[in-house]
Amino acid sequence: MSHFLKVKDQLVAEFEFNEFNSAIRFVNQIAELAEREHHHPDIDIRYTKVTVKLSTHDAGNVATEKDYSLAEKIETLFS
Ligand SMILES: C[C@H](O)[C@H](O)[C@H]1CNC2=NC(N)=NC(=O)C2=N1
Repeated sequence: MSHFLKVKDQLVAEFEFNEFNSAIRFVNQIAELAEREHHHPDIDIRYTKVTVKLSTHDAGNVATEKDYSLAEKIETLFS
């Protein structure tokens, strides 16, 4: 079960944590993944809530196969 939903042209997910440090660790893992994949999400951190938005800028900010693939991998980092 994925947290990601298609909102307009983007894949958007909210991840909730028990504490700020866990949210930051998760974001750092996403950052490493993004560098490996050469694909970079928009990330918003609000205390224990992390919002991840995926779209392909080079394709005009729409969700492409790269975004669906990254969404799956981000999901495995959370579980
Ligand atoms: C050259 C480089 O791979 C591209 O500019 C990448 C980098 N990361 C990227 N990330 C996202 N989300 N969309 C892109 O189009 C994109 N382009």
